[in-house]
Amino acid sequence: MQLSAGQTTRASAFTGQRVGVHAVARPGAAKARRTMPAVEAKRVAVLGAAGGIGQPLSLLLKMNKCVTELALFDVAPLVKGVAADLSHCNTPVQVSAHVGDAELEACLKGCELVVIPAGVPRKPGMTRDDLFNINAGIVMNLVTACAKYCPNAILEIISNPVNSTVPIASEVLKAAGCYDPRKLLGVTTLDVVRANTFVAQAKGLDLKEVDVPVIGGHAGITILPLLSQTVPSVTFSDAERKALTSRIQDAGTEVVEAKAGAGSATLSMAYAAARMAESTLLGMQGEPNMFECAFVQSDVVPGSPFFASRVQLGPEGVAKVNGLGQLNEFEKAAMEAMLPELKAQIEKGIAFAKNPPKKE
Ligand SMILES: NC(=O)c1ccc[n+]([C@@H]2O[C@H](COP(=O)([O-])OP(=O)(O)OC[C@H]3O[C@@H](n4cnc5c(N)ncnc54)[C@H](O)[C@@H]3O)[C@@H](O)[C@H]2O)c1
Ligand SMILES: O=C(O)C[C@H](O)C(=O)O
Repeated sequence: MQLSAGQTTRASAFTGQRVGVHAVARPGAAKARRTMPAVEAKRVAVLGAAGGIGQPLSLLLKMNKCVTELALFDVAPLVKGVAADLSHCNTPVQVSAHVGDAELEACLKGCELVVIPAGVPRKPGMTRDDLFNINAGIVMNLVTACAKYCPNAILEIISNPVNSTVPIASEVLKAAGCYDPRKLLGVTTLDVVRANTFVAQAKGLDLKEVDVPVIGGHAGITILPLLSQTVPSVTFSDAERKALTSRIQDAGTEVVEAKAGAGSATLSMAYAAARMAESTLLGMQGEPNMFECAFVQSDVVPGSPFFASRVQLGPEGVAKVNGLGQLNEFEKAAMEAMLPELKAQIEKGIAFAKNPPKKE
């Protein structure tokens, strides 16, 4: 693969997929990776662990060498069975199960990373925003518990609508006095995973070598793949660019329709979240070249307090939010078109958190 100046790369420990590109050139990087720092104790929680994403994600985390303890939480008692099942895998990660709000403290105490896929998924005909009424309250409740029991943990939010649930989480953490923008990330890795797959297929490239940054948010036109910045460098006709962009934006709906009422993407999402968690954990361990796209507090785009772009992951979470680089005319127009929608979804989340509906 051709890397331009200033780029390096590393392969995921369990998938072989290239992660963490566009890093600063680092002579001897490959050697440094083979002598990575010894694994530190890392307790990771999955909230919503009995669900379609939660189960395969928990399996992938049980296989992750950066994890020492895996705390599984759900409102569904099935989580006990999931933990019992996983505990038979002969990897060293210690698994525990926690059911219902009364066990949130036991789950979250000591956690350094909390991944949240709790909530309802879409059915055909729904938008992600249609999930707001149920999932906003679920995320608010869980993040309130994180603020109380693991205020220094990094939180990675999968629950939709991500464009609103991440702002909700930020307001909850602010109200609790423990908001650190470096430690709150909306997981948009699936958009990158899809973009990489579709571009590799369309262009006959090696899947492991392709990296397409995806910016904006995680819903419809707010998902914007920067095809012009694809690594390795490739050219697209106008028709190819339009078709690929639409397919990446609508890929979630493609899965929702194929599952015909039985849920949305779970396996590819678990894969994407496991990649995000691995990059985060390696960044926490001091691995310097960990880069992922994520929906984070950002001043990259004026007027949008949260925005997905490539971030560098470090010991405290987000070490640096990268700029967008050079956009072509198609991408500039798509950016302009998405912004009103993205800002409205962010504001909706903030308004909900500032004035939540009264509990009956
Ligand atoms: N960010 C992304 O790219 C992305 C991708 C796919 C799905 N999603 C979203 O992830 C969420 C979960 O999807 P899924 O397919 O796993 O759904 P699912 O229904 O299969 O699983 C959700 C789990 O959450 C649990 N749950 C519900 N309320 C809870 C609470 N208060 N505390 C803890 N657990 C709770 C349920 O019991 C269930 O086990 C959905 O909102 C979906 O839209 C996001
Ligand atoms: O499409 C959905 O509702 C789930 C998720 O956001 C996805 O992109 O697959």
